[in-house]
Amino acid sequence: MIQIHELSKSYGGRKIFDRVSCQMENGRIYALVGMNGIGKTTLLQVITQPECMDSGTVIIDHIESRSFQSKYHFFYVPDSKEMFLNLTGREYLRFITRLYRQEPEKAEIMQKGLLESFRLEEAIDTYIANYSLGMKQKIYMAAALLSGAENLILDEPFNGLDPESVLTLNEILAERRDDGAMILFSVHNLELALDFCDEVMRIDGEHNLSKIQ
Ligand SMILES: Nc1ncnc2c1ncn2[C@@H]1O[C@H](COP(=O)(O)OP(=O)(O)OP(=O)(O)O)[C@@H](O)[C@H]1O
Repeated sequence: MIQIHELSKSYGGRKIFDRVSCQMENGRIYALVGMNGIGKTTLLQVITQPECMDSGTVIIDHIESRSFQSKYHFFYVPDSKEMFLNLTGREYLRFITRLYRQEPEKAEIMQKGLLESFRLEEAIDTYIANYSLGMKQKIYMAAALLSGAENLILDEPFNGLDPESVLTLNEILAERRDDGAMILFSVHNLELALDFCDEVMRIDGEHNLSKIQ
């Protein structure tokens, strides 16, 4: 669960958010939509990186986001899909499961299933630097799921995925939702958002955040 209270953010005197509040519950998938440049990425950054906000409070599973302990309660896949390029897929996933203190045997079983679903088995011992955009998306999604974090915050997770992989990711995220996770993702394709998520949150021209579905 994520609660946002009175969040404000400006860049160089230009307001992106002015005292925005909202709450995102466990067991729900939220799509974040809005025009290019309106503030979707900024909102996800501010939720996950408290130093980015000007004022306000973000509470993650009842823990203030400025507290180190809150870091274990979410997994953030940012806009940039150029992370951990010097690790192989397998090394990266091992790193994440250890960082998030997941039980190794359980993680191994889950990893096997995810690699199969995402068709990443052959690439798993290759450096992430050599992955295509879609493969990078999938390895970061696999990491998000393996982390066991209850709040998944995903910036444009469907970018670069082929139609079959979009369906696979939809199914896997829906399973995590049904297991009790909160999933928040930004998306440009409103149709995709409406089809698959439980609630659509829109940032409008006045930079207000409202639920439209
Ligand atoms: N580091 C920064 N410094 C100054 N302005 C920034 C910075 N990052 C973002 N902005 C501005 O803040 C606004 C919101 O940007 P943001 O990337 O959050 O939009 P977005 O809704 O995610 O856009 P898109 O749909 O194109 O991905 C934009 O006008 C952008 O130019």
